[in-house]
Amino acid sequence: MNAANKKILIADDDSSVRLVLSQAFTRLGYQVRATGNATTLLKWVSDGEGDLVVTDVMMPDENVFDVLPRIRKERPKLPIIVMSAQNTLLTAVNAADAGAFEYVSKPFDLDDVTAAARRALSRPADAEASKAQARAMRDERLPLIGRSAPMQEVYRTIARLVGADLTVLILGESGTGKELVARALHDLGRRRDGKFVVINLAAVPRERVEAELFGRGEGDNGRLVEADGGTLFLDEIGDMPLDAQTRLLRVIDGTEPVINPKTGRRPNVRIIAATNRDLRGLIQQGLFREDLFFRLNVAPVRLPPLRDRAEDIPDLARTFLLRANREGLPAKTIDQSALDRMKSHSWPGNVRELENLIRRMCALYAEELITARIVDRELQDHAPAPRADEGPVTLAALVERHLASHFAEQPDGVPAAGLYDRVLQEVERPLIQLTLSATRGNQVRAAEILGLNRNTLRKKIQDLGVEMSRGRR
Ligand SMILES: Nc1ncnc2c1ncn2[C@@H]1O[C@H](COP(=O)(O)OP(=O)(O)OP(=O)(O)O)[C@@H](O)[C@H]1O
Repeated sequence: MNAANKKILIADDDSSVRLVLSQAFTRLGYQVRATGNATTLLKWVSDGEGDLVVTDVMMPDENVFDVLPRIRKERPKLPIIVMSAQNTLLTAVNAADAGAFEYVSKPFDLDDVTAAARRALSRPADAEASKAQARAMRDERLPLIGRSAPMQEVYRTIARLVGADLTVLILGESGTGKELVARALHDLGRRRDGKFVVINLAAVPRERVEAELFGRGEGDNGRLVEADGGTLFLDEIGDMPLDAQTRLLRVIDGTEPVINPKTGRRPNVRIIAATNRDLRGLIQQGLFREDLFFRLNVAPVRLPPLRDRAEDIPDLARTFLLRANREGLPAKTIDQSALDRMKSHSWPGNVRELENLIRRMCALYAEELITARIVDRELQDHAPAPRADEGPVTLAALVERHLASHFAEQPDGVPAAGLYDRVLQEVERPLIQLTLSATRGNQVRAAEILGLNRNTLRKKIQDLGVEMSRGRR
């Protein structure tokens, strides 16, 4: 190949990077032009200059991910190499989805960059091929699937939060990937070498939440201390009992000192919380502390329900088919009619429901090709009685899920004696509490609504230690 008539445009706000790259490319016989800002780069591109762009992500005037689509539009065949100091999957994803030719992490090996440039310049300018390559790269590396606009927004938010180490609140319906996002934030962030500790507050019996989080003493330090140096993921934070909320707030504020006995210091923990419940509604009912909400809601990430990103269904379905096959289920393909049928489903259990559907279809049907007929039959069969693992749709499903994990949590699979009363109390307490909140503490009215005798209600309030939310609204 004759390098001499090829020109490389370099954009990086770091002058030493510009210098190193310019020298390297010049030595290889290319012509070079370098700039420190995105505006100049865009101008050169629209003037028709250059055969390849090598650019940094962060520029003083613009983020390159906002610029790439414009370059693509004006010069769809111009290859682009994106370099980024944030060596993260998400940068790669963004680069891939913005149509970048290739991605190089910083600090880079000069040979890698020049090899990438050589490949980019020698390949026939075929946008489709480069897109397919970018897609393959992304699929291989990223835990989160979906290229729809709502998911792009999620990736941008995650990319902004990865370096920040802030408290994050992840909001989204059940099965939308909240735990996956929490893990990605941890794995890509500064604490990736620390622990990622999960506590699901819907699965821990209410009376055990505080002990679980803050320890029982005598060598049992609790999850907060366990997460020292890492991330504590508080899943289903909306289910946290009020006492534990108060304590968590005091710990976050530093008014309650917590010491990691191993270091003798306060544990340094990043909190990521998630919920599928409407926290503002819970605040209004007096079931969630507003001050805790503000402490957690520093950086919210909202995950879209699957029905709002139906265009991601084919990618997700294909990935789950491959995964099912890797797990030993028969290999299958899915036809367009089946995908169309799936796109029109409302997916109350979101991605988890889709994943389970695919697994069921792989396991139950002899046909190699999955068609709309099969999808239809499966969706209908499962519509009236949603499975417990497809999200909390009915109270029975929720209780079943909770109990199953309670049993599973026991070292020998057998809970302590007195289970029946404990479980009934757990149902009674929120039932009475919510009814009292709805009647603003009016016990006469609450007894009527519940269909209980007034004295019975009063006794239950005492026995269960129901917190009166009067005055809180
Ligand atoms: N964007 C996605 N790409 C790939 N898999 C996903 C995605 N979102 C969710 N999943 C898969 O769906 C399942 C549910 O995800 P996850 O447990 O993260 O959801 P969740 O929102 O935390 O659910 P819940 O509120 O019920 O705890 C997991 O198996 C996860 O791997």
